Amino acid sequence: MLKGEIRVPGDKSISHRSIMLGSIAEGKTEIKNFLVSEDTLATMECFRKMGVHIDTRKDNVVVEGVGKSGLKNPEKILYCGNSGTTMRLTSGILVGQDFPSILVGDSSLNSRPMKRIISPLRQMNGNIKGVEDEYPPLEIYPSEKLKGIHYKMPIDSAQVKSAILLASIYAHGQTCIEEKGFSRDHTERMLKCFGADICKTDKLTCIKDNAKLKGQNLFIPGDISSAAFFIVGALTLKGSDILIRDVGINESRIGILEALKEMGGDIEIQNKRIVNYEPIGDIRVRYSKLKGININGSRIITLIDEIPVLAVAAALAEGTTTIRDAEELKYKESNRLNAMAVELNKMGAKVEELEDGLVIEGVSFLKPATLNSHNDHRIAMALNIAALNADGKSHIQRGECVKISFPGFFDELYKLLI
Ligand SMILES: O=C(O)C1=C[C@@H](OP(=O)(O)O)[C@@H](O)[C@H](O)C1
Ligand SMILES: C=C(OP(=O)(O)O)C(=O)O
Repeated sequence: MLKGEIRVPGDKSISHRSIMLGSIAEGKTEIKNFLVSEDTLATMECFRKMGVHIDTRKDNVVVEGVGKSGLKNPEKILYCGNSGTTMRLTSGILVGQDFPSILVGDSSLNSRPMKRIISPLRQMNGNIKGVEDEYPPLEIYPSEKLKGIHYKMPIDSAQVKSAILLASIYAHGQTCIEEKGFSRDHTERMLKCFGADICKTDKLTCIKDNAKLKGQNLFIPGDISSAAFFIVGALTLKGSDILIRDVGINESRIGILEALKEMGGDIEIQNKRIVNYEPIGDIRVRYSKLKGININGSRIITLIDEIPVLAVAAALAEGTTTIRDAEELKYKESNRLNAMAVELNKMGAKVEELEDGLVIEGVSFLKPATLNSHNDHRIAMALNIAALNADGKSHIQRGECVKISFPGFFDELYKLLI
């Protein structure tokens, strides 16, 4: 069972954005509880290569902002590692620069789709190319002045929305983005915090051109996507009772809590407050008997990264859980629909893979197995929670990839395990 109190490291999405906005703001940005992980360090290195001085002491980071025209030609290729957020969001900033740049990723990132940012950035006059107009490396060249656009998002994606918002800082004229769903809005909140004139009404976000950004003191809330592994662990392991302190509970991210509550999960949010326009709270979770539910439509984007661990909860729930409209999971660090179906079935679960989701029939127990993380951090952590629920020792191959988003995952898990 899991018992006790922990904190999870800072939110990955917000940590990336704090380096990006801190770099192009005027003056110093001091960041507390920054997520030190491979993905966020990739963002930090990219901005260091563009001449930004960034000082780190554990999870305290100080960024000496160079102002929006102060970035320098990196001369070398910008390496984004495994991080889609680094590549897509940084491209939004790079299309506004007067120097050329090339962004490349690891083998996983180099096979992820980029047309989704190339198209809108080109509409803004950005000079950006990819292999077959789709894959990295991305080449970005100086262009004539960027222009603001009104963009109707064809898919729900915070990375695409954020790339456009960051480019808008360099554009002439207002930019408006119309979304179908409610993708995470950390870029909007942080832009507001740094002084941009940005407003949101329901599904429409508009930002005035020529945003002037001023360095800030930031506290990064704990990452709800990291907390989700312990939440599902506590719900499924008999006798568990845990408290996770200082977690980000932004409305666009709490789909996982709502889904697990609907499944019968005993989850309580305490001590709610707002820091830097971001809501934070403590999450209390107790072991619960779960039942299957249907999840689809606009709910998917609010729990997009939590679907692997949600599949673990569903595999142990009573009845059937059907997840649809989640095709985007095929284009993450691995094909997450396929990875979870294949790996959970090795443990005796009953998971059917669909084109856009999973059908999971709950079983009363999972059996130990040799499992593969598919070199995907979310799959590795989800399978660890599944393995704790099995009677016997499982082996998870390539489990070290947790360092992409949560290097201390095993330490925190052992703190809670009794
Ligand atoms: O904007 C972000 O920080 C993120 C947005 C999501 O991706 P999409 O925009 O592709 O949905 C999410 O899966 C990713 O982990 C982080
Ligand atoms: C999809 C993820 O990140 P990214 O797109 O930044 O690689 C993730 O962390 O689950």
